[in-house]
Amino acid sequence: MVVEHARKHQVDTLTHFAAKLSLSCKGMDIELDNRLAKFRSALAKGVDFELFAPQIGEILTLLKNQEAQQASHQRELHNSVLDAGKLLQKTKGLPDDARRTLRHLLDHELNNVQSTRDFIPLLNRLVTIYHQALQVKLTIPECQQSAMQPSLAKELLNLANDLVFEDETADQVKTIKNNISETDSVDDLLTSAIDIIRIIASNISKERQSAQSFLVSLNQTLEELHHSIVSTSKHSEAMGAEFTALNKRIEDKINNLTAQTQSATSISSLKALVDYELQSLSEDLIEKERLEQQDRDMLLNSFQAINHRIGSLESKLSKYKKRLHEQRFKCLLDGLTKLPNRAAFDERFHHEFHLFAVQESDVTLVVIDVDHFKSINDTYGHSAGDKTLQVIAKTLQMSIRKSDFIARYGGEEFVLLMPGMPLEHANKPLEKLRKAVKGIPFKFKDKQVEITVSVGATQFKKGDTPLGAFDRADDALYKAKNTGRDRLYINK
Ligand SMILES: Nc1nc2c(ncn2[C@@H]2O[C@H](COP(=O)(O)OP(=O)(O)OP(=O)(O)O)[C@@H](O)[C@H]2O)c(=O)[nH]1
Repeated sequence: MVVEHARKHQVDTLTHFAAKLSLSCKGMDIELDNRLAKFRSALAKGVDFELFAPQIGEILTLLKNQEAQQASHQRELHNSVLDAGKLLQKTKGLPDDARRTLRHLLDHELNNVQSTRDFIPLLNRLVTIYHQALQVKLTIPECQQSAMQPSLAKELLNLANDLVFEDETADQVKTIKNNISETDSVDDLLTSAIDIIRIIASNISKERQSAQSFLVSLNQTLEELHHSIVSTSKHSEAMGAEFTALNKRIEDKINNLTAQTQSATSISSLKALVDYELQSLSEDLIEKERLEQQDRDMLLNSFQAINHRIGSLESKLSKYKKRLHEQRFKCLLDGLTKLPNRAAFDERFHHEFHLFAVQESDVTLVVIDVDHFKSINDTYGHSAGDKTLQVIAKTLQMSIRKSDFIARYGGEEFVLLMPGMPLEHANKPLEKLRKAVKGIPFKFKDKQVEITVSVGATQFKKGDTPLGAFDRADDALYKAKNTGRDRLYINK
């Protein structure tokens, strides 16, 4: 009984073990899976060994085949890892470290692989190296792109800000500006640039058409004037001939009357003669009067027509002049903030510089830049960013003296010229200006937001070039930014 008991225990343990072992082959082959499942259920039921002995034979054959298949799979896997590695070795720009690891992996570690499982860490490293290679491949063109993107976007935005159009064109420019600030792809920037060029080109052509139409009407008026003068002078010539003939006729009649009167023999015949001749003379005089009136009317009409034409031409001309003036004015005005723009600043800057060269008076030059402006755009959107710039511009404008000149230099940067302001006195008004911006109660999405500016100042110095002076102010701004922002830095 004891032996029987021990044997049963061994059989049970082995049965359990066999069942568990059979599970480790699961998933290799469907046929094998089915057979092993039957085998396990027979074991569980305690079926007689004789009954499932043939099953074991078949399973063994299947397992043998499986072994051969596994070996061939492993060879295939080995070869494909080797091929993939070799291909990766050829990738240009692969980091040195990765290349070294890859060589070691292919030359040594791959040969030590004994089972499919051993491939897993190997494949893992291969994938990491592949990823590094891919990064390098992608970042070569893209790193140039991403490095270029912000400055390109800034340039384009500045350009778009300088475009001042009306109505639907203004809306188009607004959409383009939104696109520029919302994208981080160079392709999108290129599309926006092309859109801007298209808008400028179409406006140039519109402007040309309007100039052409003005020239056409000027030409027409001149032609009409010429025509009118020619026809008036022709008419006057014709009239002159008629007048001469009429005068001659009147003179002849008076001479005839004189002669006839002298040769008259009786009062009654004289009376009849005088009556007849006076009648005829009075008809001629009426005719003369009519001709003169006709002449006057003709001249009057002609002058009225010319006057009218010149009047309409004059009004067209003054409209055109106004538009040209506005265009020039607009060209010097920043569309968003309505402050003078960079072109206006350049003009004024050079003028002040010229005055300084002559008079050597004190001129303080200031550069003001909004702090972390990008994050305002990123957090609250481009429209909120635009509105912020408008409010800041207004505050800056209100914080300066009448004699100062402030302009939007581009993006979130403003420049201020303070003629007659020595640098040693500039501290107070500039601090006031900085605090005025800081004190603006901005509110975005119901959140109170404080926005600050960094300010760099310098003054014109003897021997300066305009660029030198500007660089000094820019350096001061750089220092204000690098020492914590929200501050004024004065560069003497
Ligand atoms: N909304 C709006 N954003 C603009 C305009 N012009 C330039 N910008 C944005 O202003 C941001 C300026 O960012 P950065 O030059 O990186 O400077 P910043 O974020 O202000 O940071 P610091 O100057 O270093 O404090 C960019 O995101 C531009 O896209 C504009 O007209 N409207």
